[in-house]
Amino acid sequence: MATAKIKIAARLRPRLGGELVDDSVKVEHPSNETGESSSSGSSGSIISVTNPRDPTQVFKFPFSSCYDQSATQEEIFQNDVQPMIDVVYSGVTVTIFAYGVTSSGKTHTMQGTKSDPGVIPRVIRAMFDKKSTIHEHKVSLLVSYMEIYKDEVYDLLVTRENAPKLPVRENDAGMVFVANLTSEPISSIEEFDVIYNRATKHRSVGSTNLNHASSRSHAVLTIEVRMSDPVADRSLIGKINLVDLAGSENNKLTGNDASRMAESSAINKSLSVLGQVVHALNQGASRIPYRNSKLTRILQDALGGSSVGLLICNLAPGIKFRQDTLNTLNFAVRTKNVENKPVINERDNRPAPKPHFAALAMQPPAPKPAPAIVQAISTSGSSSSVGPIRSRSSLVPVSRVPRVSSYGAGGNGYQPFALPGGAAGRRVFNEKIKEEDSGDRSGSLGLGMTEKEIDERISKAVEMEVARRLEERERAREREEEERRAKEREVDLQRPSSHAKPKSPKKEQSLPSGVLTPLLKRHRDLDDELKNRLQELERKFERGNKEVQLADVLSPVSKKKTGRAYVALARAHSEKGDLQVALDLYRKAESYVPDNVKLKERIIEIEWAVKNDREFVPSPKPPRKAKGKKKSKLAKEPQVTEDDAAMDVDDEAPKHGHPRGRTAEFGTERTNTGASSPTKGKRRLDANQEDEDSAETPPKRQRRAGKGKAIVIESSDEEEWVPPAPSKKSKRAMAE
Ligand SMILES: Nc1ncnc2c1ncn2[C@@H]1O[C@H](COP(=O)(O)OP(=O)(O)OP(=O)(O)O)[C@@H](O)[C@H]1O
Repeated sequence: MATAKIKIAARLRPRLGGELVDDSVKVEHPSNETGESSSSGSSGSIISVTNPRDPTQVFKFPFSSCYDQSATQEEIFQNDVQPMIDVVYSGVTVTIFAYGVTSSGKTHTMQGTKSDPGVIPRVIRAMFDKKSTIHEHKVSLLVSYMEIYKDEVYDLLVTRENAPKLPVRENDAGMVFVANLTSEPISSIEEFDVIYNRATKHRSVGSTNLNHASSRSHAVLTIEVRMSDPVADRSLIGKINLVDLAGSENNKLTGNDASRMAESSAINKSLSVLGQVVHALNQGASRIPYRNSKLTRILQDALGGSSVGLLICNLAPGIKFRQDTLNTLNFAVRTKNVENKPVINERDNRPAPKPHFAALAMQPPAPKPAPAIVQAISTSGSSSSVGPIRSRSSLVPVSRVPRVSSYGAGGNGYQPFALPGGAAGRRVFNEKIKEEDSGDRSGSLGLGMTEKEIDERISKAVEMEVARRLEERERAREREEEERRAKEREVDLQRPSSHAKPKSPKKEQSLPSGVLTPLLKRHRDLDDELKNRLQELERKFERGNKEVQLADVLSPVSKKKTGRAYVALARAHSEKGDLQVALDLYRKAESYVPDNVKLKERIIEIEWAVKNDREFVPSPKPPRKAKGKKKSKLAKEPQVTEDDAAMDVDDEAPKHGHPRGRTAEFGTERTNTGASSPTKGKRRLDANQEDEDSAETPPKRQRRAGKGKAIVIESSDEEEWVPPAPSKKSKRAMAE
C-alpha cells in the first residue's frame, strides 16, 4: 500500500506593533538564474535561526514550503491547500493542522479575517467550486465542529449550556470517532458562514499578555463530502479536518492567572503528548501513546493513520520567541518523517441478504489504497507493499455488532475521523441503519440499540470474560493442588514402614469424626484467602501495567520526576492517615523508579500497616549512640530520618556533596523530627544517602537500617531500634 509522509509548511508571521526588530529567525529563498530570490513557498527555501548560545552559528531547517512575513493567505492556499481538495473528492481523509507557540498566527492562518480570509473559508469555497463540477454523482457536504478544552471534547455546533462532554470511542475497525457529535448539511457558502460564525463564538478564547484573543482550546472543523453513485450503488466519503491547535505557552511570558494556568497546563500537556506520539512513530515504537490525551486520540488517524496530512508550522519572529521557534521547528522535522497509509473510503449501498448472525463477525474487506493524486502531493513519494491498513482488533467479543456512523441518520455517532472502509461487511449495517431510520430511537447509534444498551453489552461481555478467566485460573490452580496432593500421597506410600509417620492411610481412616471438620474449614479459609490474593494480584497487575506503559515512554529524568511527585503525594496522604491511598501512590511511584530499594521497603511497611489495621508512624531514626572517637565521627554526619531514606527516589545525584538546588522541587520538606540536623528541618530527597548506604558493608547496613526496619515490619510495637549494650568482653576490648 502506498505511503504518504506528512507535508510541512512553515510560516513566519510579520512583527506586530511593539515587537523588536531582529534577524534571529529568517526565511531564505534560493536565488534563480537572474540572481533574484524566488518566491515564498518555493522548494529549496529554508528557515534559519541563530543559535541562542552561539550567535555565530545558524540552524537551518529546509521544508518544502517556507513562507516569510510577506506571504499572503492566497499564496499558502494555492501552494499547499488547494491540491488537497482533489484528494478529499477522491474519497480520502485529509488533515491540515496549524501548530506553533501562542500568538504565532495559527488562527490567522486557519481562519483569517473577513478582509483577509484564511485556510478555512478558502477550503469551503474550493469544496463548493469542486462540487459544482461533478454531475454524475449526487454530492452533499456536511460540517461538524468540536473543540478540545482541558482535555474534554465539546460540540461547537450546539450552545455551550447544552454541550455535554463528548466521549471519544473506537469502532471495530480501530477507527477513532467522537460519539454524538452533530454534523449539519451545508448547501451553500452562506449557509456555512452562518453555522461557522455561530459556532466560533462558542470556542474558548481568552486574553493573555501575548495574545489578546488567545485560543484556549484545540478546534477541529470537519467538512465531509459524500458522493453517491446511484448506478453502481456505492458512495465515496472524503473528509477534510482543519485543526487550529492551541499554542504552547511559556507562562513566564503569558502572565496567566490561576484559571488561565489550568488551561495552559492542559494545552501544554496535550501538545507534549503530541510530541511523544510523533517521537514514538519515528522510533517505530510498538506502543504509540495516542491514548494519553484526547487530542492525540482524535488526531490518531492523521498521525501514522490513513489520512493525508499537512502541518503548517506558525512561527513568531524575534529573540523573544526564538526558543519556541526552535521547538516548533524540531517538532516539524520529526513530523515530516511520519508516514501515513491513505485509503479510499468507499461504501457499498446495495442491500444485502439477511445475514446469518455469524456474518456479523466477518472482517470488513480491506479498504482501497489512495489514488495516484495522493502520491502526487506526498513529499515522500515512497511506496511499499505493506499489508492492509492499520486496524486493531476489538477487545469486545466478535459477536458484538460493530458501531458505525449514522450516515444519513440525523448525525448521532458521526465519525469525523473514521474511515468505515469497504463494502459487503457494511451492507448489513446500512440495512440496520435504514431500519432504524423508520423507528424513533433517539440516542441510538444506527444499530437499533441505544448507546446505553451497547455500553451495557460491553460491560456484560467484559464481566463475563473476566469471570471466565478467573474461573479458568481457579481450575488450573485446583488441578495443580490436586497433583501436588497426589504426589505427596505417593511419596507417603513409598516411604519404608520403619520411617512411616503416624499419617498412614490406615490411621487417616481411623481419624475420629469431628477432627476433619476444623481442618476442612481451615482449608476453605485458605482457599478464600488465595482467591482474594489472586484478585488483588490481577488488580495490581492491571494498575501496574498502565503505569509501566506510561513510564515506558518517559525519559529517565521525567521518570524520576514523576516518581518523586508520586512519593511526595503519597507522603502527604500517609501523614493524613490515608494509608490505602498512600500505598497506591507509592506503588505508582514504584512503576517509575522500580529499582529504588527504599521505596520498596516503604511499600512493604505500609502494606503491613494496612493489612494489620495499624497506624503507620514513620519514626525518626534514633540518634546513633557511639562513644569516644567513633561518636565524634558519627556526630559530623547529617542525621537522616528513616522517612528520608524511604523517600529518596533520586539515584542520579552525585556521590558526595550537598543537596542540589533542584532537589527543592520535590526534594525538600519538613521532617517530623525537629532534630538539629544540618538540613535545618528540611528533608533531603537526593541520592547522597542512598549512595552512602550502598557503600556500606552489609553488616553495617543491617545495623543502620535493616535491623530496625525488620522489627517494624514484624511487629508494630517495636518501632524503635536501640542498639544492644556492649558486653563486658567488648567493653574490655574497646578499652584496650
Ligand atoms: N500573517 C499575519 N499577518 C498579519 N497579522 C498576523 C499574521 N499572523 C498573525 N497575525 C496577528 O498576530 C496576532 C496573533 O495571531 P493568532 O491569534 O492567529 O495567533 P495564535 O497562534 O492563534 O495564538 P493562540 O495560540 O494564542 O491562539 C493576531 O493579532 C493576528 O492578527
